[in-house]
Amino acid sequence: MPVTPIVLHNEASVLNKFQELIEEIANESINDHDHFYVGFSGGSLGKYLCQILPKIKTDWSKWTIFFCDERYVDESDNESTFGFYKNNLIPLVALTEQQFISININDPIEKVADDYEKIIRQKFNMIKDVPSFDCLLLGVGPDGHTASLFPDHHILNENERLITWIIDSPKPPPKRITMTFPLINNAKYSIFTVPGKGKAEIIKKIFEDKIDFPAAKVNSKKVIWLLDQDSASECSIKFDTV
Ligand SMILES: O=C(O)[C@H](O)[C@@H](O)[C@H](O)[C@H](O)COP(=O)(O)O
Repeated sequence: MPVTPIVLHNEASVLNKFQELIEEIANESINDHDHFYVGFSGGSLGKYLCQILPKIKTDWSKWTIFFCDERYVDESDNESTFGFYKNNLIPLVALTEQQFISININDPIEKVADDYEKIIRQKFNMIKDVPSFDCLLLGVGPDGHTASLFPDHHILNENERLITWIIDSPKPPPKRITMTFPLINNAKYSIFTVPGKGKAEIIKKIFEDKIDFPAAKVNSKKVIWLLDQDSASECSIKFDTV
């Protein structure tokens, strides 16, 4: 079950806290091992990161950005998560395209997933053990999915592969690759950034009804949920607002 969420007043204060946490974790990682290996998700997280990353102070050259999940579409497609960050974030911060580990959709999706896992293992220099990402940035869908780990999907039980694929995503587009729980749950930090009324129902189901959605199964070494009063509004449990 997830930890106690941090509830802030509104989206602006959620994003301020998110900015603080990313700056702190990134610089802690860089000071400790001279790089910051982070996983980005798609969806509204992209909008949040474009707002806050230009404000943080860090050595961008030490960042490598992987995808917690990525849609199996060309980067020119509006649905491409890498395409979104390439067009909207790179112009705002000193990151290069090469610092993003993107996918090659000229290959079959199975090979894309295998190759992505190989690249992760190479970057971490870990052929056998499960790499530990410095930080994964996650969202939660209204159905309780995170990354491309959807409820009742067989890949939730994947315990060997670090990266797998689906061809029947309930959230379009249907074909995606995704990190699996063995990889997600070995990360040092996972941060869910979930402001807004639109997520109040799923937040209640996760934190009050304690329904074991995929997002609730994220059990990285430290899991942080950033909510605001709107997204926490359906919960009768009154969390301390900071
Ligand atoms: O590529 C994706 O679709 C995302 O990785 C996905 O897991 C997202 O994080 C959730 O669907 C929440 O998205 P919203 O915050 O936009 O609802």
